[in-house]
Amino acid sequence: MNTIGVLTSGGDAPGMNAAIRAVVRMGRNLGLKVMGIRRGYNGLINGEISEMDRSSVADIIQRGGTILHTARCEEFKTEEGVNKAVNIIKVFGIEGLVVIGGDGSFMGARALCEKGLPSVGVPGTIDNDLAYTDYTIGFDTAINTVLDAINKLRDTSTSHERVSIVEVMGRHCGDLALYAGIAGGGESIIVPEVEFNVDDVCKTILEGKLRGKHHNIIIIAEGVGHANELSSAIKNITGLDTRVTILGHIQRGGSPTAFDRILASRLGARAVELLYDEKGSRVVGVKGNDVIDADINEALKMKKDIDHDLLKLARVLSK
Ligand SMILES: Nc1ncnc2c1ncn2[C@@H]1O[C@H](COP(=O)(O)OP(=O)(O)OP(=O)(O)O)[C@@H](O)[C@H]1O
Ligand SMILES: O=P(O)(O)OC[C@H]1O[C@](O)(CO)[C@@H](O)[C@@H]1O
Repeated sequence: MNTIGVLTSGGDAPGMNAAIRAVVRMGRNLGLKVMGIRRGYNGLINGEISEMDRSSVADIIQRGGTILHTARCEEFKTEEGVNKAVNIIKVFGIEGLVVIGGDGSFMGARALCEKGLPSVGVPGTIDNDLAYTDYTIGFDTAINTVLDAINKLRDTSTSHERVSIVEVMGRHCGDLALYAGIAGGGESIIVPEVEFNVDDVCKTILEGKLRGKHHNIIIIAEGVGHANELSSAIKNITGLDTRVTILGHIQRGGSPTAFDRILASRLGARAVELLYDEKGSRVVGVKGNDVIDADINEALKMKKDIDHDLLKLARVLSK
């Protein structure tokens, strides 16, 4: 293998730049030519591709977002779109591809593997919704962003003795809500994986009030939806004043934490090593403190569940 490509796809995540840097520098270290593809799979279809050298990734390890830009590309979900990309890949002499993104992006990588292009997926998404890896790049930074917001909301919740409902990202996966909830001492954590009952939430609030609590933080994942309806219901049932904060895309930005930078550096480098060793159709991840790789099909088949023990612990500790 002489030439590899790298792209970022799906939602951006802090640490994607550190991963690109690792891909480029490990690639160069192994004597490979590294091509940067801009705007995700759109760039593969449109030929937005140019060579990256060591200095093109200087001064980016600390930056959020992705210097290659990212996109959600509907055309690439079609056979025609993938075929167009395959033709462009040939024009640029790309023999292997590193895809940094979430599960959708990995499906795109799998489509390219099926067309004969060895591709390796690097998990980059704040959702932490990939079952085969303990953590995805960007998740840790996003937790810390949510935590900063919770700390501030707790101040004003206490002053006004209000219930503060905080909606965090996570379409199908409650990890961000759970981890930020544990770290922020949230009173209730509501995730898409587990059904919730408004009466239980209100009971927790009222019991806390009886024990002399002045604040109440409820963290809800966006996948559950209806944060405003929940707020109204809590107000009606408990008689307490409520406020909703939807954190939104703030969670996707910011300088990556040390954890995310190190994870991105390790996973980006391993992805290149796999391609160099002629191992395509793989994804890289972390289990415990070990970098692992897995078959892309197997990884995509695995179903992610919430950590029920952690959820139970959160309930015990918030009482
Ligand atoms: N089944 C598929 N076949 C080919 N390409 C796909 C497929 N699913 C998704 N993609 C490509 O991957 C892109 C990113 O997917 P998606 O929008 O689901 O984000 P993601 O990678 O899951 O990231 P995030 O979790 O941050 O949203 C899509 O816009 C599309 O270009
Ligand atoms: O960039 P968009 O399309 O607004 O994506 C939002 C979605 O992306 C994610 O942040 C994942 O990156 C989800 O949690 C969220 O629902």
